[in-house]
Amino acid sequence: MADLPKTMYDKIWNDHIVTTNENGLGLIYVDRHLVHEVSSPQAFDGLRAAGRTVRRPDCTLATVDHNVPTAPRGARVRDLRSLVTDPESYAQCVALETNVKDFGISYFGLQDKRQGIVHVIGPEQGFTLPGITCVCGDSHTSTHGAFGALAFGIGTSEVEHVLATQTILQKKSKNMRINVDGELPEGVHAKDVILYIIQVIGTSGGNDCVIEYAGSVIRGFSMEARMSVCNMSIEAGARAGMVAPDETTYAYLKNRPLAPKGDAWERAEAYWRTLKTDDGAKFDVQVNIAAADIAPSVTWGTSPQDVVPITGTVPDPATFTSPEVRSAATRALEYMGLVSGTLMEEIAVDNIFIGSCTNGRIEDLRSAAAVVRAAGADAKVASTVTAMVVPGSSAVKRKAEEEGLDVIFKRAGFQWREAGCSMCIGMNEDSLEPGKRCASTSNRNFEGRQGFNGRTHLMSPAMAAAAAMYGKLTDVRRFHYKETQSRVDVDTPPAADDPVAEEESFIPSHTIHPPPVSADKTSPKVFRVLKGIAAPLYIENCDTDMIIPKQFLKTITRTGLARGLFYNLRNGESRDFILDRPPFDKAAILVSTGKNFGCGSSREHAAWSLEDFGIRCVIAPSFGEIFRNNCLQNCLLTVELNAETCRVLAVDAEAGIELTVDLEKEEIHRLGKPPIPFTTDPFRRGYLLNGFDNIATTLRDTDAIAVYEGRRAKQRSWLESGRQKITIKPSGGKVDW
Ligand SMILES: CC(C)[C@H](C(=O)O)[C@@H](O)C(=O)O
Ligand code: SF4
Repeated sequence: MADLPKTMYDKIWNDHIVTTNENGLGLIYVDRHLVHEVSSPQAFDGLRAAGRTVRRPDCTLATVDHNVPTAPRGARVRDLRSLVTDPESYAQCVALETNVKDFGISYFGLQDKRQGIVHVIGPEQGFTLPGITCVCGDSHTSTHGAFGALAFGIGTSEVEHVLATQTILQKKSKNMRINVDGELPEGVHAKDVILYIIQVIGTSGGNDCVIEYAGSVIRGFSMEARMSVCNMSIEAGARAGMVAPDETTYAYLKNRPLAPKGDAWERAEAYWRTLKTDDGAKFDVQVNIAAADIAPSVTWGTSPQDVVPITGTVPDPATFTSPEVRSAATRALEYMGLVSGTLMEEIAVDNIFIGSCTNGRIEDLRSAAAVVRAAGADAKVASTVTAMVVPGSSAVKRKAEEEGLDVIFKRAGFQWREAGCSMCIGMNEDSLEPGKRCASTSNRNFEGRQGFNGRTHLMSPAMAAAAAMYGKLTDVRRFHYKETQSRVDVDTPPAADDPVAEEESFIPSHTIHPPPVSADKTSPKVFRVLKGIAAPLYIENCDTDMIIPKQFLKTITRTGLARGLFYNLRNGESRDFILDRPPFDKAAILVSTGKNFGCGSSREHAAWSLEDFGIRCVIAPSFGEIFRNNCLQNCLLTVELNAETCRVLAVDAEAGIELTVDLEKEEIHRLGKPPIPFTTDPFRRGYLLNGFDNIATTLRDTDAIAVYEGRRAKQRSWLESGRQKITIKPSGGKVDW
């Protein structure tokens, strides 16, 4: 039978299948694995405990980004201790330095001129390529899909699985295409496009889908703009986002340090040109967006879908149809300290943050600088704001300084910082003070995201620069600015010397080996029948920052995280959070009436904190996909029921009625009431009922993995870097920022 037309996602998926298990899940080979300090300590520790090694160090690249301070570093840094003063951040950074040394992983550390946010350095160095599968213990791995790659975030247990086997077990997602066509109006940038898309389809609109972005607008975008769009696919609930590779992609990648060279490039490009979706290929979902409908936008609430044009006003919750959305909007306005009907341009801001893996690249800084320049050579940021520009990588910082962008920012009163995640997550010294309002180019505006009780408005770099000059949310069209389109020739990467040649780095002043994994991690747990108190939760889109905020992610173990569970809600003014009230302080089950439970980041800490509290089952209308996988990895059962049934169960729970969740019969029992049936996909059900070490199970397929690697080495040899890892030289060498 003639081959059916395929989507780009179908093609990359098919090219990476090692085996398919009895439940139809694919064991997918991982071409590129990016690692950072937050989601990896426990994974490496798990390898150590099991006496395992990293299967493909040459396909693995680590950097440090979440914990690093971004204050100007000026004089040389002798060692981590002199730079990272927070003890937990220091321990996490040292754990990574120890792990890359022990397991032979290439590493862009703080002394390396290529250090930066993991999703900025991968593309910048040519580590990210079209046609690859790319994973990282980070939800914004979707960024790399901009190159026509299948790139997605995973949890720490899956990081361990990939390190040990170079594969990951995946259920194939549906195909979704979003076409954006027409001419973008003045002042509209890639960030406005993705915010508009999220507003249209909602934060769960992409659930169970991989999105291909297409249409004339996407085709006309630079690689940086495509990365901004793909980056926030996770905020639309999608598994991944992709843009078909084209001349723009090839021009961006050519001569990047880790990109293939010479005839390897020729062969690679020939393959890449076959990836685009076939005419007639079937998409399960199609969305058509008219560019003319998009305006320079900002968010007003605490979800990335809460978007309005800058010319709009703060919405009235009463105008929303669904009761859940009405209550979420009311909660959001209260948190944000906003009044319905207020003009967005009347809202004063305290902080400006330009940076993050969404908008911290050279093109983003050029865009912001163009607005600042248009304000006039003597113009200064408003006296009421603190404004910071944080390059996404050290290479971006150097490129911006070569172009004099730092001079424009500093002259106007912006702080010019070093590379890191910075105030996007506030897991370092750059966090937003309680009650302060920030115009931010990052990707999440969840409650407490940038700092406890901080208030975040998402927007493009140009809009953030405009807000800086006026001291309030501002329509960037008030500035007549001309952006210099990012030209590939000026955006060349750092010196094209072999990036994995012996690189100055430094050995931590002392090596911290995380405490050995507690024994129970090695003996897999099972889930069969659970009887216990259920706690009701009435929160829409309960995100992972709400489940466990950033300060608890600094741990290098998996235990003791109940103290961080719903921390902000349990330490706010109200202090009567459901889990602090008997009998719910002994809850074993959580019943959420809100959909998309666990949306947001890939922090497995969310599952660890629930488990540490004693919760072994969460019932909700729907779940964030990475969160659902993280629960499975920790033997927590997630049960999806329709919203009405969840509401009924919440009322029962409110009355303190115990529930019995029987996975064997797939029924929920309540005293004196008919059982409620549920379904769990057969793989998850088997996994939970029998409990098995998924790495040990996969390692039974080692032969199949080796056969796949042999085929891959022949068919896509450009992916075989063939390099062993760098040898990290003792510290004390020349430091080149
Ligand atoms: C720390 C990491 C697990 C997390 C993520 O997965 O996204 C972080 O990058 C974030 O943005 O919240
Ligand atoms: S979203 Fe923020 S915290 Fe997460 S990787 Fe990107 S810059 Fe870092």
